[in-house]
Amino acid sequence: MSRILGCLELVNVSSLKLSHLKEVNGITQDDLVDNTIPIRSHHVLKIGRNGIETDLIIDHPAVSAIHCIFWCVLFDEESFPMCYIKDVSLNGTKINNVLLQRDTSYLLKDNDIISIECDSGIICSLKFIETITRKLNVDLLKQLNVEHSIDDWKISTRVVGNGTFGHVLVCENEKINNFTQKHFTLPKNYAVKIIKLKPNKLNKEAKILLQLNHPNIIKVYHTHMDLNNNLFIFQDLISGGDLFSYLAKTDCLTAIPETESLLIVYQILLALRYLHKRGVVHRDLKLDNILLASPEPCTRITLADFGIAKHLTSTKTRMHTVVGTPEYCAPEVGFKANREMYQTFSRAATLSDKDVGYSNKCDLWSLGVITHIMLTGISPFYGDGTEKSIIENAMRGNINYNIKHWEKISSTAKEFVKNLLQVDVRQRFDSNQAINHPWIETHRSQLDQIYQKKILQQGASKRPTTSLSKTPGNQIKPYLVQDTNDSIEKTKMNWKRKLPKTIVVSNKKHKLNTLHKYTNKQKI
Ligand SMILES: Nc1ncnc2c1ncn2[C@@H]1O[C@H](COP(=O)(O)OP(=O)(O)OP(=O)(O)O)[C@@H](O)[C@H]1O
Repeated sequence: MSRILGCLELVNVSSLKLSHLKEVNGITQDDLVDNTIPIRSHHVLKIGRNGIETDLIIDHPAVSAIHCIFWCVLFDEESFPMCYIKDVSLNGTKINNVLLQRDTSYLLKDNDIISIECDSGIICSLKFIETITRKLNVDLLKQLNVEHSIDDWKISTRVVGNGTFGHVLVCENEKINNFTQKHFTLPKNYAVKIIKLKPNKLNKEAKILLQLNHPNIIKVYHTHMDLNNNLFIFQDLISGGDLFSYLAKTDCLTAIPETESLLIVYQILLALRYLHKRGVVHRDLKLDNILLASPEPCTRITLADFGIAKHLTSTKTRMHTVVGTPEYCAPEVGFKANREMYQTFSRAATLSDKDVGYSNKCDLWSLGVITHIMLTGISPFYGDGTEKSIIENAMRGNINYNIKHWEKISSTAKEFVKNLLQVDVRQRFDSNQAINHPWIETHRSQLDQIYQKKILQQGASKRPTTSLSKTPGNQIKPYLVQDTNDSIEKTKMNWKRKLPKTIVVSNKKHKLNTLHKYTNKQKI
């Protein structure tokens, strides 16, 4: 059952414009009577002109088919509900009178005002309201004995997520915000992972992450160790939640379409190929450590949590430490371990036979498990859920591809999974072989196109220009993000609209005077 995690309150909407708001997809008339629109867990709320795809229709020509979207991520009950907005429109959306960068997620704060405007004024304006207010986690910062401010970073009390080793909190960096004023008109939020290290313990996670630079790997900006052995890893805030939450829309995991799975697998493989080439093995690949830019298909994914990653000094180096999460863990990682230790399998049992060990192919096994879950909704070796049964099932490696969950899946996808879930490591694909498998290879050009044009552009895309805006002497220019400090002022001045080409305004029997104004201006 979805929960209401945030609310949008309609403000400053004249009765005439209010009549343009229609109820669909779970938004009841009561919500509108109250002037509030709920943002629910596991649901992307869409606002726009398109009556089929949007939850809230604003029937106005200056509004894009889908204008902006909202969603909320809640990691667990101790975490803060993180509500985001993303503008995907031609004409833009403003937050507190500042234009949002297109295709970039913005973390909403209580009382933020979201507005969609046109030349003649506000079309619709909404106030964001936090419905779940957590007791500020000042206690957490006190418990950790952590400062609120480290170098240029300001750590907030909003907890994004909690792991076995660390807490992840929202933070800001004024210096980066000023420096990147060219590209961001609103302050950008970051995340900081705070890990309490044992005295004299090396900060391996930070050391590995600082060397990496890949679009599908979490970007780390700065690390810091304080006098209390707290390690701070300042990184990008990834706004779409993790893949586990994305698949767990109900009480159980649900499969996603094969094409969507393929795009996610492709991105993970690009990251793995990059890591393995540099001698880095992740060793804890699982749904929880794969983060999404937004909870939608065709989004950028990011590998996170390098807490037990290993940097190998040579390609022949093998690892001997039993680490990882049983459900995703390759059989060779633990089978030589002392049985007793293996029962309490988790992070730090050491293999007895130093000559055997395992290689970076353990990541490919984990990817096999992840792919299996995405395609079927089933975790392949789960059994009765006990560690014993998971380990025994993985050791046998038996997967029944004849069950109904595989019926609609292509044979190449099945082959791909089979090649990753090979108990015999020598038979298992490495990252290069996996990326060259026909499941990926036959779609490679489309995947690359989507990757280049859509995935990598997220957060960097400009509003598209139309032929109209290119006409010499035409006064209507596309909006461009301003590059000076007085961007807010200039933003106001450059607030220009373009009608989407598909709309034929003259055929619509709009009564609004403002619309006639558009029709005159926009002869498309
Ligand atoms: N940069 C980030 N942006 C957004 N959310 C994040 C980020 N880093 C971590 N999270 C969230 O916080 C959770 C915990 O973080 P992380 O996995 O790094 O901690 P951990 O202690 O290493 O966890 P684990 O128990 O899996 O080892 C993640 O599952 C994810 O949902």
